[in-house]
Amino acid sequence: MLKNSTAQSQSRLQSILWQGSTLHLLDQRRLPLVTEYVVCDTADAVAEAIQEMVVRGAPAIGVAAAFGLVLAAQQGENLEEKATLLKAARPTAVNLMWAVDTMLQTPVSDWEKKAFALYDSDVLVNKAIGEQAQSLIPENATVIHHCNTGSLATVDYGTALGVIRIAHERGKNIHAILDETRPRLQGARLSAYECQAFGIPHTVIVDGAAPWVMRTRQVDCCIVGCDRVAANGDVANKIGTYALALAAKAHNVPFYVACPLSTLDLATPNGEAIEIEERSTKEITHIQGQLICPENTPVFNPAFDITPAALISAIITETGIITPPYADNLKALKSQGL
Ligand SMILES: CSC[C@H]1O[C@H](OP(=O)(O)O)[C@H](O)[C@@H]1O
Repeated sequence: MLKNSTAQSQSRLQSILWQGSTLHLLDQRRLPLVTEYVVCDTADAVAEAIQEMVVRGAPAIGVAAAFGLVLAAQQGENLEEKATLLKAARPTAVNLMWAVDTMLQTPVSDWEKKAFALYDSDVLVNKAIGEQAQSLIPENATVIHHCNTGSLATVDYGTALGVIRIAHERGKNIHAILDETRPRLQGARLSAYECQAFGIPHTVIVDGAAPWVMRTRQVDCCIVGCDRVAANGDVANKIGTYALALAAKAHNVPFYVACPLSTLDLATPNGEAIEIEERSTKEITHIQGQLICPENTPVFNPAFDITPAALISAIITETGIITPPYADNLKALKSQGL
């Protein structure tokens, strides 16, 4: 189902490549040391690639799933069944469900065009998020970032890392402090890879160092991505985000969340109602296949956590900056049809 390919994209950071009857996904499990694409030729293969984190990042998995449905339609498969399979690949990022539902609301004959529309709009949305955020990023800013939210987590540009990239492109002399983000190390492996590619000054730290950095150095803000925003402003994001937000609060450092409107899930009342994905114990007990714990060590591996709205200074979307009280302001957004 999943075949490897060394197909080169126009940009070495292109996470998703549609080839008409196959979907090529940059294997993010192997970056930065190996650049290799996994070729998916069925919806099942795309679902497997999402679950295995070949492709990851809320917007990226949504777009990948959309093309997975195109494969299902091309092959005359049961579309409802494959939509359910794709949605179930990972439970926390609402963009996955949103993208699949958007496809299901589109005539099947237009599915390939719709998948491309989602692909293209993601880039425009991310650039708009980056623009909206610039008023919050000062010159010579030092910013702490968690996980990976850049071109690899989206179709291109990214959300929180896109804000940092645009600040850099604007000559703001921004410095990104990148949480390595155990256990999958998206920060150390992927965000560092992106910052090097774009020439963004950066420093990788272990997750536990972020509070000490805020205590001992000038940190202008923290900016993170997001997998789901509940109606009251609670945010699901990569595990470790809650701890970072607590430390930011303790040190009076602004804590920003960057996400597209498609990540706002007003049908979910609060963070407690968001399903938190739990992943395999091997992600913690092994590093690159090497056992690092005693055999049979008990492990708890939530892939996300919930940051309460009270710890969030602002939520930056492509249409503007949302500030507290989030419940009222998110409801107002919805009433505007956004
Ligand atoms: C731009 S959303 C990226 C979002 O997704 C990451 O999770 P994962 O690497 O498990 O897909 C993380 O929560 C990021 O903030």
